[in-house]
Amino acid sequence: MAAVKLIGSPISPFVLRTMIALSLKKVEYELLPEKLGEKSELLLKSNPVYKKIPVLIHHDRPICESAVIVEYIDQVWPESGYGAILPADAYHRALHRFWTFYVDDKLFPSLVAIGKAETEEAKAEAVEQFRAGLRLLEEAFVKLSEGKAFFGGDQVGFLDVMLGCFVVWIEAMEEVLSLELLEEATMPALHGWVVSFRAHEAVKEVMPESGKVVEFFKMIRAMRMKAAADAAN
Ligand SMILES: N[C@@H](CCC(=O)N[C@@H](CS)C(=O)NCC(=O)O)C(=O)O
Repeated sequence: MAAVKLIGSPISPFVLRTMIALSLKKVEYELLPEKLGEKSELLLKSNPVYKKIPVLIHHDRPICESAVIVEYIDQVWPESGYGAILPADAYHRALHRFWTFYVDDKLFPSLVAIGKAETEEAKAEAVEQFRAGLRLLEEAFVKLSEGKAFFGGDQVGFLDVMLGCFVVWIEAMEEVLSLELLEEATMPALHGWVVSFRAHEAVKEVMPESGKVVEFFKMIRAMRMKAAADAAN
């Protein structure tokens, strides 16, 4: 029996966060996949409050919420040869946590809004809101990275993991909807960050294939459109 288990699928950006952290720390684990639209008994028992993935199970004890799980992994496996994912300095830790809160509270919902927009006008508005949200992270990146490759400086840090999990989804939406969300002209630093993040060995190991995310995004869009059409009839 593996001491570490992870309930979830890498296609979920929140699950991907925890997989990147486990990969950075070289922790072996067993992935317990959840099927789309279904919730296993184990998930319901392990995360009875939110009933969401990811859930990390360590020595039969569940830990829920991706940000909490990444911090847990960082603290439980400090001697992995990688070093700390969270910054050593309390102020920088606070900034990484602040921007993580921002990503979950503002940026992610605005990304979802693009996919859900029903008219061209609503889509254009959602796209502009998302780009404005990213521009704030462009500024944050310039300050936090201090000219280095990552939010964490020389190495992938907490905020890199928390934002980086959305990169493949942003790219998939750009492809399917034929638009540029992370504009190179207005966000050159974030553009460079994406290249460094994607090239990192621990990230490459767990990042889902772009084609799979594109297909998944097309599928959920088709399901949403069918549900809307059925409701209108
Ligand atoms: N705040 C949670 C969000 C997790 C989340 O939304 N997970 C989605 C998959 S991407 C889920 O389980 N959705 C199923 C549902 O909402 O019932 C975290 O950071 O772990």
